[in-house]
Amino acid sequence: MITDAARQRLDALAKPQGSLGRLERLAIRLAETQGTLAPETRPRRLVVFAGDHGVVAEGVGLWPAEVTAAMMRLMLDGRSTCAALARASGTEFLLIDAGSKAPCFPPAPGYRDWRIAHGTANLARKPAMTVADFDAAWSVGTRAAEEAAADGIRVLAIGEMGIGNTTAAACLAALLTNAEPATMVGPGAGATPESLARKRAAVATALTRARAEPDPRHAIAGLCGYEIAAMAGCIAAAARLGLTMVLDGFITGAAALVARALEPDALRTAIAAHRGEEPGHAPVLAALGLEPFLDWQLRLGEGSGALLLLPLLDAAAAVLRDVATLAEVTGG
Ligand SMILES: Cc1cc2ncn([C@H]3O[C@H](COP(=O)(O)O)[C@@H](O)[C@H]3O)c2cc1C
Ligand SMILES: O=C(O)c1cccnc1
Repeated sequence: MITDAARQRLDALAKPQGSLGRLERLAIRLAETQGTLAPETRPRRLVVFAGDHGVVAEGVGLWPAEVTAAMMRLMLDGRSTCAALARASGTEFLLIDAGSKAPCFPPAPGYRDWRIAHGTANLARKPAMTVADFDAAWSVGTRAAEEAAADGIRVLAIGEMGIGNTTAAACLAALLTNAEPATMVGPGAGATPESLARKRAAVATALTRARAEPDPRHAIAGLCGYEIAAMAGCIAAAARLGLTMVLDGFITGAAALVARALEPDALRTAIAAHRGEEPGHAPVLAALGLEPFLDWQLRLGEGSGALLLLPLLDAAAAVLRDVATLAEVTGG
C-alpha cells in the first residue's frame, strides 16, 4: 500500500521520526493521490469555474450579480487575487464560464466560454436547473479535467466565481450531509442581519422542495449552480484520470459532495487545502472525510486557498524525493 510505503519512507529519513509534523501527513496524502513515492507538483493549473445565480434576486447577499462578470474580467486581465496568487506559485490559470451572465469576452488562451445557460433560475422559487442542464454542466467539468490531463498537468487546483453561490452551496451541503439548513448558512461575501435572514429562508424553502424529490439527481439539480455542477464533474473526472486535485473552500466542498453523491470514488485524488471561515465548511470537510491542511481564516473563494497550499505541496514532494535515509548516512 502506498500509504504504508510513504509512512515508512518518511520514518526512515535522516530526521527524527514525525519531526516534520503535518507536512508529513501532506506528503502521505500527495503520495496517495499519485500512487508513487516520487509525486510531481508541476506543471499545475488553477481552473476557476464561473456561474450566476437567480437566487440573488431574493437579496441573500450584499453584492449584485454583475460582480461575477467584473471579477471574470479582472481574472482575464491578471488582476484578481487568484490570478496574482497563481503567478506567485507558478500555476497556469484557466477561467471556464459554465453559466454566467457575463458578456462573451474576447478569445484568450486562459478563457473558455462553455456556458450551458446565462445564470440559474431562482432556487427559492423553482428548481435552479433541469437535470439535462446539470448533466451538461457536469460535462463541462469533465472536459476541463480531460484537457488538463492531455496537457500533462499533474496538480489541478479547483475554484469558483459566482455571486450568490454560497446560498446554492448551503442548500447542497444541507441536502447531502442531512444537516439542519441553517447550520450551513454563513455570511458568504458579506451580509447584514436582514440579508442573512433572507438567505436562511431561501435555503429552508429550497431544502423542503429538494427533500421531497425522490430522485437524487433531480434534487441536486434543483439546488445547484452551473459552476458547482462543472466543479463536481471536474472532480469526478480528475479522480478517474489520476490527477491530484486541490480543493478550495466551502463552495468547492459542496461540489465535492455532489461529485461523491453521484460517483463514489470521486475524492480518490482530492486534497482539501484549508478550512475556511464559512461555518458550513468544517462540517462539509468532515462529511467528505478530508483533512484540511491550512486554517488561515480564508473566505474568498476563486481557488485562493488551494493556491496557498501549493508551496507546501512542493515542500512535501521535495522531502519525499530529496532527503536521504538515515541508513544511507550511517551506512547501516
Ligand atoms: C468582489 C468579490 C470577489 C470575489 N471573489 C470570490 N468571491 C466569492 O464570493 C461569492 C460568494 O459569496 P456570496 O454567496 O455572498 O455572493 C463567490 O463569487 C465567491 O467566489 C467574491 C465576492 C466578491 C464580492
Ligand atoms: O469558502 C469559500 O470558498 C468562500 C467563502 C465565502 C465567500 N466566498 C467563498
